[in-house]
Parts: sequence; structure tokens; C-alpha cells
Amino acid sequence: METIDLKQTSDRESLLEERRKKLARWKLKKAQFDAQKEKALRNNIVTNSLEAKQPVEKFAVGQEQVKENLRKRKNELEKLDKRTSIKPSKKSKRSKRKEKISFEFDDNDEAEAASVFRLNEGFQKVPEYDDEKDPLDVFMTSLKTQEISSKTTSHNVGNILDVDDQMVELEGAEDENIGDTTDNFNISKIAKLKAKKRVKQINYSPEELERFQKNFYVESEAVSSMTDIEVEELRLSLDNINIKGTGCPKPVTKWSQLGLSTDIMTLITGKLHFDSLTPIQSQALPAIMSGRDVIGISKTGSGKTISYLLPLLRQVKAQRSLSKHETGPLGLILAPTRELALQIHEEVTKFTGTDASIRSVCCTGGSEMKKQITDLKRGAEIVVATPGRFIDILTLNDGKLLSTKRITFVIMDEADRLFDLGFEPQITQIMKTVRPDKQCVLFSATFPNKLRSFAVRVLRSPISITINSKGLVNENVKQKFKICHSDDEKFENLIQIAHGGNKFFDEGQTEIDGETSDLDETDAKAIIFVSSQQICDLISKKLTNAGIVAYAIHAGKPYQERLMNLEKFKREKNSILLCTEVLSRGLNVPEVSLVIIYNAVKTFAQYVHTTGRTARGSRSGTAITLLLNDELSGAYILTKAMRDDELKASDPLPSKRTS
Ligand SMILES: Nc1ncnc2c1ncn2[C@@H]1O[C@H](COP(=O)(O)OP(=O)(O)OP(=O)(O)O)[C@@H](O)[C@H]1O
Repeated sequence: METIDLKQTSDRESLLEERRKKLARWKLKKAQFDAQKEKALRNNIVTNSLEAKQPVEKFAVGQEQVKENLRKRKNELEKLDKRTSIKPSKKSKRSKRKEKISFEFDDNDEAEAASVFRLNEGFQKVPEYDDEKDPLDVFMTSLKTQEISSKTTSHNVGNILDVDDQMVELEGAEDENIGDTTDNFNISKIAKLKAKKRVKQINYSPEELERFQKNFYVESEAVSSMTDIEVEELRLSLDNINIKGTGCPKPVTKWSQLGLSTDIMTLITGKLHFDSLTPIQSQALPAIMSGRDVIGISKTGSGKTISYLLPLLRQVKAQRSLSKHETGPLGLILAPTRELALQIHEEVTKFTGTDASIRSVCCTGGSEMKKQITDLKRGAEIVVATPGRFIDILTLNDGKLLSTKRITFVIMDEADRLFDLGFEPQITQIMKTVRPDKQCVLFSATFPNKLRSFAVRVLRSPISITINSKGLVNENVKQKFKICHSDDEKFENLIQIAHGGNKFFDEGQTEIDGETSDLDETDAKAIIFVSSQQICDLISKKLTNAGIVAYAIHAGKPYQERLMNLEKFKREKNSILLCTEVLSRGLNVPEVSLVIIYNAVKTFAQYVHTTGRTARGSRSGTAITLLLNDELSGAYILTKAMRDDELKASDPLPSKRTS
């Protein structure tokens, strides 16, 4: 009996011992989990608080404060790590991956994160974000604050890149516009996936940086002699040019005041017949040519491309040629979509076609990667690229295919769109590989908050140039709308417009003057914008059934088909393009005289860009919105965008009816 009792006791003991061990293992795991979760939460708080939730405050705090906060956070985490004193157990790659997934935040985590943030003394308590403030104003004011507070600190790129590391982790999470359309959604998803590719950061030491010239601008006598009052008057007459930042050169009014080469002058005035400069060109060209970083905000179709292209070509020409072993580029132009990148590349080729010393390569997603690689290997002074493809190329062959060491000029075109599509992480990574003293310019039709936080990290003492900030819709675009009471009525109206008629406007409402005759006489193309791929396919079918040919493009179609349809649309007279909003920016087909917005756009910026596909250069055009009764946000955007006389002449908008 005794033996049995002893055996039972020892069994119980070993069972208890086993349980104790299990409990200890579980506790260890739990502590480890909590510590990592805490760490992840804190990271999230830092990035969110800096970047997404309270963008205005980030600037009030300034770079120094940000760095201080990060230091504090690091210390806190170190303390926390010591407290929990857990040695990371050896885990397989697979289990590590699993753990990472399990740390993803749910709604409760967000609330928890917010409360931790409130308790965290490391961060300043800051006022609520003021939606009424112009982000550009806030940005430029914040620069002044920084200038004062950072007299002792130079623009330390290394530290800024530390902050960038956090931003990369954020992976575009702050983008409120993502998902507006199926196309946008797909692109942003791809952008997020591609953001996982990492390029190696390059830390340039001052000694290894080859000197290069940025300032090429010599003010002509006529410009120098202008008094301050004359400059002010000129800026007012040039669509109310608004300048922020110090040391902006005076605007120019003639191409000859820019010191351009004879070849370029012949091309601009003799071949392209650009008799005068557009307002953005008048001000941005001297500013960029004098080596300054510039933010250019100007409506669509206002000639922004030339505003950065001419200074870029000047800078590239002045540099040492690429050696046999160097691939280049010297200048990098980033654009949000393939179509825009191709278009910019075409424009570059226009200006460099006969000049063998400047080769340019367009790198966008699609099937032609092999050719792009071959072209890059031969050397290219200018690369026009979409951010995702550029990262692909930078990471190829362990980063040996293309070197960024000689990039001295970076341009971000359609910057608002780049950010809408969630490309911030890629651009941030690309910037880490480029020398800190590069010249950097950013062009956009709008300047949303998310762009501001990026601009403050990347641009150095920029000049911001805003053209006609009050009315961003091109004044050559006649804006109209039609209230429809059902989808069928909407489609019926679309058919009537597509047939070139203007009967769809009831008596007493605005007429579409001249649309019919325009369509018959010359090449007057039309673009129909819809909000998703599905609607695009549906309307395409319905139009075909109604005997109307419309070339359809959306991100779900194969690249070759998109390209072919775009080509046909460009080539054929009076053709119609049916597309999703993904093409609403940057597409430059000068013959487009009519834009039909079939599904109400979601944001003002989107409206500005979409209507901007017509009235290119000095032409005029019409934008018609077909609005359903319940599309109130679309109606609100129209009240913001349309000029008073256009609004008075039109049908009352739904919002007004309900009030
Ligand atoms: N000074 C000028 N005079 C007349 N036409 C011009 C001038 N500058 C550019 N253009 C033409 O105007 C059109 C629009 O120019 P561009 O594409 O540069 O505009 P953008 O502001 O970049 O538009 P988006 O924002 O839509 O990309 C082009 O066809 C271009 O060739």
C-alpha cells in the first residue's frame, strides 16, 4: 500500500511539476507577446500621430520635436524590454511570419493605441486639426517655424531618414481616398505590396559627392528693372500667382528671358508655336532654373511639364557625361501611372530627339521590363518611371543594375495622385538612395494634407508657387450638369450626348453651345468617366448595343489592350474614350473637347483633374456631370467648383432642393 501511495504522490508531483512548467512557458510567451504588441502599438502611434491623424500638429512640433519623441520612445521601449527581460526564443521563419500576422491591429487596438497616446508624456498635447486651413499655408508656415527653431541644426538628412523608416512601415495607411474606385483600389493594393521590396539606403559622405551646378538663371535686364509693385501687378495678371517661401525670382514674360539654348528656342517658338509662357511657366521656370526646390500648384493642362523639363535638361547638359561604367540617370521623373509616364517620356523625347547626349528611358509596369533593362544598361541621363517599377529596377541584381549615385534632380509629377495611389512608401525609399543635396521639385494640381508631411521631409527651403488658387478648374472648361432621376434616364442622356445632340437639356436650362458643330467639323473627342471597372464594362456593352463605339480602358484590362485602345482613341477623329477615374489625371489628348462625368466624383481634387482632361493648352472644352438625385457629395463638389454664372444658369442642385 505504502509503495502505491508513494508512487501516487510522486506521480502527482511530476504532474504538478509538468503543469508548473507549462504555466511558466505560457507566461513567458504571453509576456513576449505583450511586449511585442506594445512595441508595435507604439510604432503605430508614432507614425499615425506624425503622419495621418494630426498632420498639422506634426509641423507645429517640428523636426526637432519629432526626433526628440523618437528618442524618448526608444528609451521607453528599452526600459520596457529590460522589465520584461525576455530573450527572444529561436523560431522558424514561418512561425515568425505567423506572429507578425497575429499582431495586426483591430478596432479595439486602435482605441487602445489612442489612449496610450494620450497618456504618453513624450508627445506634446496639440490642438485639433483645423480642416479649414489650406495645407500649403500650414506647410509654408511650419517651414518658417522650423527655420527659426533649427538655426543650430542643419537639414540633417540622416535623422530625417530615421523618421522615414517609420513612415515606410505605415505603408500608405493614411490615404483616405484609396478605394474610391476599383482601379484606385487595385493600384493602391499593388503599391502596398511593392512597398515591401526594400532598397538599400545610401549614406553619402560629403567627400564622395561630386559637385554639380544647380543655378543657371541669369536675370535679364528687363526683368531686373521691374519694381516690386510691377512684379506684384504682373503676378496678379498672370492668374494671380501666389508665392510662399523666401528668395523667389521675379516672373518672366518671354522665353528669351530664360537663357535657353538656340535649339530649345527654335523648338518652342518655331516648331511648337508656344508664343507665350503659361503663368506657371512664367514663375516656375526662373525659380527652378535658379536651383531652388519648388512646389508648383497649378490647374491641369497649364503647362507644368515644360516648367520642370527645361531646367532639368539644362542641369543634365551641364554635367559630366556618363562614363562607360555608369548607367545614370542624372534626372528622375516619377509619375503615378504608366500612361502619364509614357506621355512625359514623349515630351522629353520631343526636346531631346536630336540630341544624342541625352538619352531617356521610360520605366513603367507592363511587359517590356527586358527592354527597359537593356536600355538602362546602355546608360540613360533621364529616367521617367512609376515608383513601383523604379523600385523593381533598383532591387534587381542585388541593386547592381542601376545606380542612383548620380541623380541630382528628382521631379514628382501629379504628386497628389502619387499619394492618392499610396506610393508614399516607395517614394520615401527611392529618396533614401538619392544624394541629399539633389534638386527636388513637386508638381501637383492640388496640395492635400498627406502631401504636406512628405514635402516637409524631402524638400529643402522650397518656394511654393500657386496659380489661381481660388479657382482650380481651368476657366476654359465650361462646366455643366444634368440631374437624372434614374439610371436609365442617365444612360439615355449619355446616348444623346454621345450622338452629339444637346436635346437632353430641358428648356430654360443651360445649352451645350457648339458641341454638335464641334463634333462634326473638326476632331472633337469625348471622354466618359465612370467610377469602377464593372460600370465601365457595363456601359461599354450598352453603348455597343446602342451602336456607339467607345474605346474602353480600365486597370483590369491587359496592358496591351489599354495601350491599343488609347492609340485608337488618339488616332480616330471624334472618337470616344470610356474609362475609370484612373485615367483622370495627366492624360493629355489636346483634341478632347468634352468630358462626361457619368458617376459623381468623390473629391474636389478628383473633379479638378477629371475636368482637366479637356481644354488643354489654350483650347476650350466642356465638362458635363450626370448626377443622380441622391448623389449629394457630387452636388456639393459642383457647388464648390462651378462659377456663379454657371450655377445660376443651371438646374438647382439636389442639396438646394432638400434645404
Ligand atoms: N506655353 C505654352 N503655350 C501653349 N501650349 C502649351 C504651352 N506649354 C505647354 N503647352 C501645351 O499644353 C498642353 C498641356 O501641357 P502639360 O501636359 O504640360 O500640362 P500639365 O499642367 O502638366 O497638365 P496635367 O496636370 O493634366 O498633367 C500640352 O499639349 C502642351 O504641349
